[in-house]
Amino acid sequence: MVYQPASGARDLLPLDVAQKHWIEDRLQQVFHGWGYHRIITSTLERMDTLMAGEAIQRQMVIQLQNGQDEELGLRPELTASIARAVVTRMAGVTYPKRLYYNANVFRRNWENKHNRQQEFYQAGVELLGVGGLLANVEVLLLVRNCLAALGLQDWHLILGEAGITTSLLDAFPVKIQPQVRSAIAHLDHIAIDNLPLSDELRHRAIIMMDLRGDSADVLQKVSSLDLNPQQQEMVHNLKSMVELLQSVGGVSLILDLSLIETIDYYTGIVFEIVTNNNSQARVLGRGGRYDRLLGLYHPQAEDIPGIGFVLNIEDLHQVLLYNQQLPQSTAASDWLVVPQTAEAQAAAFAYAQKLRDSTELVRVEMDLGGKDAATVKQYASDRGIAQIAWIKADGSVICEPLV
Ligand SMILES: N[C@@H](Cc1c[nH]c[nH+]1)C(=O)O
Repeated sequence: MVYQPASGARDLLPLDVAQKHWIEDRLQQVFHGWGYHRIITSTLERMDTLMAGEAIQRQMVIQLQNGQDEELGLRPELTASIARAVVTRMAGVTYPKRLYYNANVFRRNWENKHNRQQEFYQAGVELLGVGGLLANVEVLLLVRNCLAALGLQDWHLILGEAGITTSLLDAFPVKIQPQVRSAIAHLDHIAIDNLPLSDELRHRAIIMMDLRGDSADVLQKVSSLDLNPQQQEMVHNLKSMVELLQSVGGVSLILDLSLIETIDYYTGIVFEIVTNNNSQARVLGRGGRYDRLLGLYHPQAEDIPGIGFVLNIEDLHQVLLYNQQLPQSTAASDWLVVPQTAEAQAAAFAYAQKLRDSTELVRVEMDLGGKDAATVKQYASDRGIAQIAWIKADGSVICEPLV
């Protein structure tokens, strides 16, 4: 028998956990500061919930057998579960609803890369029940605050608009739309050259790949395409949002109307939070607007708008490790309580408890016997313990500070 974690699974040891908490606590304070409340949904969901129509590919989900005929899976993300919970479990909610989460997700390693991670931690928010400019800007400013709370400066936002991108793709023949979409998403010029397209459509595809960069330039380029009134309105709304965001400041923006996310429930803005860590671009999180997702779960199929984002805790962890910001050790105990004889044991437990009952957190360890006084002291100083309380047989206490 080999006692190893399953392939792609990971154990977090106490120092990893302390560092993860450092990140999560800071994010949680920001979420609270903006009036968001935590929601916890089930790790296990029915497959049809997880797949959110066709938005999430089946191959992304780790599926489970449960004896009954229900198809179940481990959540690969939380937005779909939250959409389900809100419309089915929170009857009569008043909107806007501001929710956050901090949870593990699982993604199947379908490319079969050896030992590729399959369990991840995410912290994120969903702002439900409001569409429009202010909600979008709130969520993007919340991203900015989260990164500031973690002390991260070197990051930028790649901002797309799924509504505009999808609508521009509508000009292409339905049969080859998926290939055009994928070629644009991967900036694959060769694929575009090889698709059966008219010169005009080929030109359009090439312009679409080029809709990335400084926001004013991109907005100008997209406006030069032959847009219908609805597209013009979407471009106008995007421009207003970019302007508001820029006048508030603090978010460095790259507009990218070729940005297409793998998860396909987005209907409005989409974005990725990217950092240049060690000259390597790393996506720290992503999100966007999904105005037709809640309707999938709603008993009367009522559409309720939503927008949110997620931050990948592992990626934040890696970047912060590099910046030397995280705690470098687990917390040492404040006290070691040592019964000096068998008769002193009850008094030692009582004294340790008295120390712990303080209003502030006091970390108190019991010495569990079997060591002489010199070894006890060595142990305490090796672990950075501040004080030893020696308990005598008559219950009296001698305190010895070590530092
Ligand atoms: N759930 C998405 C991120 C997101 C949150 N809200 C909107 N989008 C993901 O895991 O990629």
